[in-house]
Amino acid sequence: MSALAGRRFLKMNGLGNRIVVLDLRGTAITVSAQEARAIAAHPRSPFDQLMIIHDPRGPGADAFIRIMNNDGSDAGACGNGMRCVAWALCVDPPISGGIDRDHLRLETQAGMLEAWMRDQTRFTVDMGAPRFDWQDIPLRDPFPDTRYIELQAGPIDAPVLHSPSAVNMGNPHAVFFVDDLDAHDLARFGPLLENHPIFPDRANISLAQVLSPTRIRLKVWERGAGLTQACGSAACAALVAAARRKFTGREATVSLPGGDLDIVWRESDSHVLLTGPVEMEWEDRFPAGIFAGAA
Ligand SMILES: N[C@@H](CCC[C@H](N)C(=O)O)C(=O)O
Repeated sequence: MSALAGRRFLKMNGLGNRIVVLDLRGTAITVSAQEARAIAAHPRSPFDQLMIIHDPRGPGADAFIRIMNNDGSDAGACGNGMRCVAWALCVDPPISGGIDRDHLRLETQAGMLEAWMRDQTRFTVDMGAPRFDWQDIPLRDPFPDTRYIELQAGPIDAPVLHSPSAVNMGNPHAVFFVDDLDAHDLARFGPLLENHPIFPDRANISLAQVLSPTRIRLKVWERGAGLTQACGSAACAALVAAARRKFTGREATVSLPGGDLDIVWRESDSHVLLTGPVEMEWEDRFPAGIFAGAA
């Protein structure tokens, strides 16, 4: 039987980005890709990302957070999920242990992130500094200026959809700037671009429409999860890419189908700060039956 059977989890969302939070501190349990897919497929625990709280690995951290997509793959960053984890560690009594705090240091596969509670429904996450070198995104080919990359993808390589910016925000992103977000079928070409050979680690694919120097509309095809209502790291990548192309300044509201995120690309240390809501939906325990056949 899976060690996850009977374990408590929280079903939450960050702007409609479906998040399951699982606390595995004090255990040696490792969630397999098959178990993650089984959890995601069950109607009691549907998620875009599974955020797993583990014991910290280094000094000064409150916890190590493993991020899994619903296809079972791991990710280095998840802005919406980190706000949900921060809520759980600050507000949910079984997870917070009744400790009163409003600031956290959270390790991830991509490095240490900090998170702050604004009020009990709104959190800020310091997503760290974006990276732009083609090797860091990573890209297959050497592009000297990743504000503009070229990729060929057959019929989708239309004149209106070309030269995306590439950004690593702890995870790989390609941002296409378009005049009309609704004129493009992201569900059709998202999977092709996510798996394009130019992205050796695959990529999150965004369409961005700049409405003003302080407002961007965004739709995201997420690596490992498909079309979602919102993607926090993509909102950060879009603001950074827009600012690099001089479409916006270093602060903007990014409007996604699930709602708005406030993004600031701080001048002093180049860190990107993301602020937005969290919503607790329900708590439950994993039924043993869902793991039948999953190792
Ligand atoms: N929804 C997330 C991003 C989750 C990870 C992403 N799909 C990846 O594989 O890089 C967010 O809010 O940032």
